[in-house]
Amino acid sequence: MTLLDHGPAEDLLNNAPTDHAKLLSWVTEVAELTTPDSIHWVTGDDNERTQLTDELVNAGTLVRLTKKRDSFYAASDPDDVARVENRTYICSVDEKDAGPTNNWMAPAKMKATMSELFRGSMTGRTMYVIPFVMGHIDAAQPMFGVEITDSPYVVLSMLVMARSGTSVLKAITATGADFVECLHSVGAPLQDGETDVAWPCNTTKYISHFPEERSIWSFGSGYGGNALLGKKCYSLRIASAIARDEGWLAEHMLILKLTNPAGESKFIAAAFPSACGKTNLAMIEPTIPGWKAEMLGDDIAWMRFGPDGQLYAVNPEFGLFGVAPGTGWSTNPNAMRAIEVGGNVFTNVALTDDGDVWWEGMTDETPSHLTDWKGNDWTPESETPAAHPNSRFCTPIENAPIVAPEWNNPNGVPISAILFGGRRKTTMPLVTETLGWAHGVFMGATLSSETTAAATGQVGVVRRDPMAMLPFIGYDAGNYFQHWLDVGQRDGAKLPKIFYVNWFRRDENNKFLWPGFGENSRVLKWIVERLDNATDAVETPIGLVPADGALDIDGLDMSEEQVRKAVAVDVEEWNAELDDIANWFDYIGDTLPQELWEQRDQLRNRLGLTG
Ligand SMILES: Nc1nc2c(ncn2[C@@H]2O[C@H](COP(=O)(O)OP(=O)(O)OP(=O)(O)O)[C@@H](O)[C@H]2O)c(=O)[nH]1
Ligand SMILES: O=C([O-])CC(=O)C(=O)O
Ligand SMILES: [Mn+2]
Repeated sequence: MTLLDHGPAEDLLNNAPTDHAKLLSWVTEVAELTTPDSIHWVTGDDNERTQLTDELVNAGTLVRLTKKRDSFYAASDPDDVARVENRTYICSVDEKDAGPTNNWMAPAKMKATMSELFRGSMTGRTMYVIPFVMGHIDAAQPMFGVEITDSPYVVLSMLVMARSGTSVLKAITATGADFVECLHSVGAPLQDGETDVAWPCNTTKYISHFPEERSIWSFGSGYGGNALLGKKCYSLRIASAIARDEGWLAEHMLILKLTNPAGESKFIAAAFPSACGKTNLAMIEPTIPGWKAEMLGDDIAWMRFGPDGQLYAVNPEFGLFGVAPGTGWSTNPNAMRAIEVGGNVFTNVALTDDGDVWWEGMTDETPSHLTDWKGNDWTPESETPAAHPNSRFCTPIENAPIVAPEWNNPNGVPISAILFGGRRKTTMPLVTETLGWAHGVFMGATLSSETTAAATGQVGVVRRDPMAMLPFIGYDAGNYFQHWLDVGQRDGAKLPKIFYVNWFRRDENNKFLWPGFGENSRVLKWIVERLDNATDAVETPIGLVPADGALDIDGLDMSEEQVRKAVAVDVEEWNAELDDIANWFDYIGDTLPQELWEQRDQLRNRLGLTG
């Protein structure tokens, strides 16, 4: 029996809310392969939300919270809690184009393998069709996508994270626009009479990208970046390949607006690896008097050159998908205010007895009883955390009280400074100003960080994470570095200054050398003052760091001596770092731009080292 003989096809052909030929034929083809019971075109309206959430509550996937307006709690399968980097593939036609940092399989082979997985995978389920746009619908070049999924949890989350629904479908239909095909299934068909589980998923997982045809196939996971395909898959992996072809940058960066006491504003973008402080910095509440910070984005920035030669950044997303643990009234009060507004989906946090959520670091006081993310009773004596370390809050960006008025500007905002940073106990100073674009690209290309719970695998191991994009570069890493260098060579470019920061350096007692969070505003102040040469810096072999007294520590319980420790450059540590950088460059191989090897040589000379 083909789909044309039963319900969904009739629905599809008779009631489809579009006559977009490519969309209709793709939806038909997927429905025939995956055999869903019905097809639902996602509208994004209130009735639909009520229906979806009621259904998910009945199925046991969601718990409705009594303490937060229109908000829900979900607990995933304990084996489906983070991005699966070892199951993530860039299926370029030529293996070389995926480069050494990506898993690769030939597109035809991957499609053959995954087609067998998708065959019948939506049996017993509804197939949802979600039209969405990353970035503004009125952008000069709107970046459309359509996600097909059998997960209503994904639908609910996509409606928060991306501009989605009827208005987008109308725009795609009216203009006949092309779109990125995003195919997703949790891979858990329901046979006749079989009851569903709360979090359907499959032990076999594939997150596959086809950069030449600009499509995404994801199977087996319902979680975050594996399943909300507009986010990392489209806006970073596929978009980075588009950006290379078109001369712009698709980056893993927050965007924030900083205004000084004189009322002058600057826009800053910053790339830190997953769970290394983007959301926190994007939502910063400055501790220094007279300074104001506002957020435009917390995870992804698309930067294109404007007619004036400046790089303009937009946040392609519509919501925040933030790490819950460590987010509290003392560390990130703006995030706490945002979730109080409502419309949230929380995943893998803990549940309080009165129908609210809790996680480690939210409050100073720990509740005496909770239900942990695995559904077990939890008390402060319990040996495991109440919330999974990669538990998340998913919240509309407009909930944030500090969202900048420009955040929704289709043309974006001009970026004056780019920050790279990672989580390093040693070696990397609190802040360094790089010596120019090529040196900044070198510092970005050699960015290093200790691994976190945001991806499955070992936590706390130092790895190179270039531009915080290691798991997200959709093509060969050496070519990606060359693209960054080329951006710097563009005629008439007025480039942002590049800085490197590290909030995570520790002293000999393993204590953080810098208080972090709101106090990072002091570092931001030094950075924007450097843009106007309004504060002092001293040269070190690795770049410029704050001169004595230049970093504003007024009111901080910290001595100049401690600041010197936080910004110190230790030649021994850098000697080891240089070896590691050489290994990293060798690993990238032939496509590593010669200019970056030269940057390494120059650094070695400045350090007075040989070899
Ligand atoms: N010590 C210290 N910890 C920080 C600082 N900023 C953030 N963190 C911690 O780092 C963790 C992750 O922070 P986030 O801001 O959520 O990281 P992110 O980069 O947005 O992570 P993804 O959403 O996974 O990309 C949280 O546990 C924070 O508490 C800081 O300035 N100092
Ligand atoms: O993609 C995800 O699952 C969550 C996220 O933002 C990250 O890991 O960087
Ligand atoms: Mn984040």
